[in-house]
Amino acid sequence: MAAVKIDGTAVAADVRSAVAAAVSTLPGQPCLAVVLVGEDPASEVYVRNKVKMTQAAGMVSIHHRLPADATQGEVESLIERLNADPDVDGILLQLPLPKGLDADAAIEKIDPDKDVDGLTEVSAGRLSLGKPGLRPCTPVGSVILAKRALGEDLSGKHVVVIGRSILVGKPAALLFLAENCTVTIAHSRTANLAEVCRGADILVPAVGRPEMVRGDWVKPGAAVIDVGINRVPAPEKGEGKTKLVGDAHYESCAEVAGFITPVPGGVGPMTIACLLRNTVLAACARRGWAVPAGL
Ligand SMILES: Nc1nc(=O)c2c([nH]1)NC[C@@H]1CN(c3ccc(C(=O)N[C@@H](CCC(=O)O)C(=O)O)cc3)C=[N+]21
Repeated sequence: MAAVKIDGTAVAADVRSAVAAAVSTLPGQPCLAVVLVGEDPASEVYVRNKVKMTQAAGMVSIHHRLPADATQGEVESLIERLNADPDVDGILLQLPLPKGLDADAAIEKIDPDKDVDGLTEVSAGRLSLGKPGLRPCTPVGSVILAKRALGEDLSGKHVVVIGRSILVGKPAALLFLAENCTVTIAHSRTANLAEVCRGADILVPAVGRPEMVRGDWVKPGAAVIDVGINRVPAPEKGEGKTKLVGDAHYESCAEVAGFITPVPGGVGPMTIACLLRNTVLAACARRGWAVPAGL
């Protein structure tokens, strides 16, 4: 029995059209400010995509660039300017920052009500306390994909998140907990990792180790939501070529799982879709607009 593939590209497109439909009913246009420091080519592509998709959803996108040799003070004063700008609803500081800059300190300058990445201490505290706030995009995308696989009600499901990173593992665990799941956070020191994983109804590898999770770690019928995006050599495609793989070994996991997300085309595309959704949620909360149905 082969697993059903959960098509993250298609689900992300659904989320973006829901965002666009929601935006069209609002009394004004939400605005996302993207800050890119330096000239990392991967970041350039990523930021260009974000700007394009923000505009396609009917929102305003403003793009600020600072040179790679910008100082910490310059980055932080730009963020403060965007905090003070009443027209800006969301601020995204593209990571990583060039060497020498303190990303954590810069993130802390972002007004938590404009923190569409959900990365500030206040956002993390709100999530942890179960208070309203902006949630990190990749974990939200993972929950949405799990619901596409298993249905809206995830209560009582055993979720095993592999990885305890600030960006993904920890917030993903808290979001599944908020869905009334039973959550285990496994990590590099977990004893009997394969056995722990075999207990999962929803397995969420988020460690950045290419193809670490094998089919015999998966409970038959489980949903594998693969958060890892790893670029690895692909000599079969030619010398020097690379390809993207997840943290799960797709073929062997797909033989056992009930549902599985591919890489690429799984959780990755959901991240940007959820960023757009967060921009709308931030705009509604800041401006006192009702959140449109369907978000
Ligand atoms: N402040 C901030 N927030 C972020 O969310 C953030 C960031 N900085 N810096 C960079 C990372 C990376 N990231 C990705 C999002 C989508 C894909 C994605 O859609 N990937 C495609 C594959 C793309 C390809 O082919 O290279 C996929 O998985 O199908 C990948 C990576 C968000 N990041």
